[in-house]
Amino acid sequence: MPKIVLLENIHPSAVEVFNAAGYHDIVTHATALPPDALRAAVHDADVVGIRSRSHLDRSILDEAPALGVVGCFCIGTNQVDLATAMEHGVPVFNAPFSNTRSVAELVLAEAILLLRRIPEKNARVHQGHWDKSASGSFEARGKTLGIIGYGNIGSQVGTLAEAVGMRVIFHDIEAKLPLGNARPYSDLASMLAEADVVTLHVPGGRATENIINAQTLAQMKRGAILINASRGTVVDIDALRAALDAKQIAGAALDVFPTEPKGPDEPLASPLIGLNNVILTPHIGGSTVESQENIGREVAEKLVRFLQSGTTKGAVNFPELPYQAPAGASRILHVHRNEPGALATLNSLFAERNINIVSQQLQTKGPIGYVLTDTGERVGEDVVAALRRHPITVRCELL
Ligand SMILES: NC(=O)c1ccc[n+]([C@@H]2O[C@H](COP(=O)([O-])OP(=O)(O)OC[C@H]3O[C@@H](n4cnc5c(N)ncnc54)[C@H](O)[C@@H]3O)[C@@H](O)[C@H]2O)c1
Ligand SMILES: O=C(O)[C@H](O)COP(=O)(O)O
Repeated sequence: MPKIVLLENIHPSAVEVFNAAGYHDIVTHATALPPDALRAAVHDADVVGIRSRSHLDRSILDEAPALGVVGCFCIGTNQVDLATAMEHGVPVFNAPFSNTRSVAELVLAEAILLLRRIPEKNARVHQGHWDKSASGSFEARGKTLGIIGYGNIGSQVGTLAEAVGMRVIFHDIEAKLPLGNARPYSDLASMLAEADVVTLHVPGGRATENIINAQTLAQMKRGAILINASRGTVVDIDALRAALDAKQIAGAALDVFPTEPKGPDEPLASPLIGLNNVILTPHIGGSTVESQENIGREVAEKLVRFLQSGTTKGAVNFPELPYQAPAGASRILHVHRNEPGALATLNSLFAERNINIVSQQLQTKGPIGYVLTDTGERVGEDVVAALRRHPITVRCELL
């Protein structure tokens, strides 16, 4: 029975899915763990479930010999060293769209609140003022929303924004089907120059670091609004503070930060603290009851499917093999180095032991190949042990 370790308060729907599939050796943690405690928690786990705050880097993955699969119970997977996980034969799954709608609704709400200067007005009323001025307050209708990253969330934000009468333009590094009346801009600067509200929906990582910086902030319309609910690394916060001080940017909403507090009692350190035209939220774009319950179920189902059948459909770092019902007496999962002759080597190992193959699927990706083999006869652990010893083998499991 695999040992399953779930961190970061993953919704109980995940445990329900595991239990229903017969898996009961489950350890849950209500929070993310500091690096040493995380290392210890992951060390003897077969399955690990995390959200965005647990960093599974090389040093942790290298010390987790039993680890067979990782589930990110969120969209982002940049917190996992995906290349190292692949080298170790560990597929990583996520929930690519279970919290998409939650983020999109929050972003549209923030766009409207900032266009109306609600954060400032709210603060003023709390401070004893009753300022009914309409100055600087605008309807969303007829304003232009500029979306950077028109993937699942970006396109959903665009659809919602059109429903309240906004004009939608977007910039993406890939060609995307525009939904509704949205218009693509291949040139980011041209898009920034036209948008009243700019919202970011790109992945994290080096390629998107500081997309919003002093130069791109200067390319935005004077008095525009900036929203970031993607990853903290995509906005240069010092440059944003300077643009807010200079009134180049009229307001901002940030849900993610370059460095986020490690726990609920640690305050956010940011030059944006205290500005009443800036909405700061604690990375809760995807935190709704609906999305967390859906994510718990969706990712746990993917992990159970992998444990029971070896299918890697939807894995973000691994050769993808679709589900196929077992066709023989045993199923062997074999991850090997992607070298010429690897499949022939594997099959000759079966032939030497007089094991008949009734079905086989192979897929490769970068440095590894992944084969699911269904055999006519029941295969013993001795065969798996022999396969594990072979130099082409990265990982081998018997189902
Ligand atoms: N705040 C939250 O709680 C929360 C919740 C969910 C997702 N997210 C984050 O939102 C982001 C987007 O999620 P998604 O599901 O829409 O992802 P997605 O993969 O569907 O879309 C990302 C889009 O960004 C585009 N892109 C990549 N690099 C780009 C660049 N340099 N310039 C322009 N476009 C670029 C891609 O082509 C793709 O279309 C991710 O970083 C995810 O981690 C945050
Ligand atoms: O990648 C995501 O889905 C978001 O960043 C949400 O992450 P969380 O589940 O850790 O809040």
